[in-house]
Amino acid sequence: MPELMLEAPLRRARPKRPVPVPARPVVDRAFCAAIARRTVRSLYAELTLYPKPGLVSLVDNGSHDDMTAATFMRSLFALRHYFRDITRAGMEDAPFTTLKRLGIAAEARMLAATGGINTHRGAVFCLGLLCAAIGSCRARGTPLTAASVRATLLLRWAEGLAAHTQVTSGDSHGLRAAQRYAASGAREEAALGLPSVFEVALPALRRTLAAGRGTRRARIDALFALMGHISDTNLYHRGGEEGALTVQRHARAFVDAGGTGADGWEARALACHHAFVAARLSPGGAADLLAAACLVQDVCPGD
Ligand SMILES: CC(C)(COP(=O)(O)OP(=O)(O)OC[C@H]1O[C@@H](n2cnc3c(N)ncnc32)[C@H](O[C@H]2O[C@H](COP(=O)(O)OP(=O)(O)OP(=O)(O)O)[C@@H](O)[C@H]2O)[C@@H]1O)[C@@H](O)C(=O)NCCC(=O)NCCS
Ligand SMILES: Nc1ncnc2[nH]cnc12
Repeated sequence: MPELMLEAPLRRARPKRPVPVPARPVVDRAFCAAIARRTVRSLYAELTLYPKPGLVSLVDNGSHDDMTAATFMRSLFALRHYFRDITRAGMEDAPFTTLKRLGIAAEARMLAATGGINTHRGAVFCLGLLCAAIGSCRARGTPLTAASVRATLLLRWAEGLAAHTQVTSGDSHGLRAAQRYAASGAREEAALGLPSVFEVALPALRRTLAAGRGTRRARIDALFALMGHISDTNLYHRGGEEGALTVQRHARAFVDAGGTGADGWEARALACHHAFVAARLSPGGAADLLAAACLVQDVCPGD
């Protein structure tokens, strides 16, 4: 795919007389489409990464018996317009209620495409928010850096995101994990401006890239850093507190041993995969946040 000039200035016809300031920011459709492509590409990068403990990849279905890589591909295809539309909503300075409405409609399309299987609910939420923040930066002429994307997310939608953490009605796995184990999950992660993406996964990704170990190992290191750090409600749902602690212990041991910089890393990652599959554990929240970090790295590679 040819690289898009993300920083290319907007082209405007030279006005013959003073033009009134537009009431709404100018929407750059090509930019929205490019961000949507990059978002889908980040999710595809997560899907194809291997070994990825307990998770679905092109090699096997990990801890899942109800979904395969093909289920994820159908989901990705169904979500491509959503990422374009939510980038555009961010450019148009839309309120949180609009982002939420787009997210709920996208979830419905995902479920229709997968026959009711939740492949990307966390991704619809987290990567959707990132797309909106990227769109908002672009509309305001703010340079696209990881820091500016995070700051925009917090400045623009903090109130709505905070209110979203107060929702207690409903019967999602995440809400049940929050009530039973005080697990924080996707809502709190977003309300804090995705700290696991910007402070954990992205630095891990960049450290491995800077050490010259390449993209695949960088993504593996970022995934293990996330698994060792986050409160993943999918793990609480499947394995209770013991399951969540097991994943953290394995992930931290991998990181402490030097991650992909240490000899034998691949065998250790594979052993971890087999242990999670045996226990039916699947760190789906970490997988979504890895894709989010890949998106930020792709859109803001230089800061
Ligand atoms: C805010 C919502 C995302 C709802 O969140 P809630 O916490 O109420 O619950 P869930 O329905 O459980 O969905 C949360 C998904 O978020 C992922 N996740 C988990 N922990 C974290 C974390 N710490 N940080 C970030 N993200 C996290 C996780 O997604 C992955 O796991 C999925 C599989 O989950 P699940 O269905 O529970 O499990 P299975 O093992 O498949 O179950 P069974 O086989 O037993 O049936 C996988 O798909 C990954 O995506 C959680 O699933 C949200 O729903 C919401 O408000 N949506 C509407 C608004 C919106 O999207 N707006 C967009 C912009 S504002
Ligand atoms: N590759 C994957 N396997 C299982 N659950 C996931 N959620 C997001 N990506 C996933």
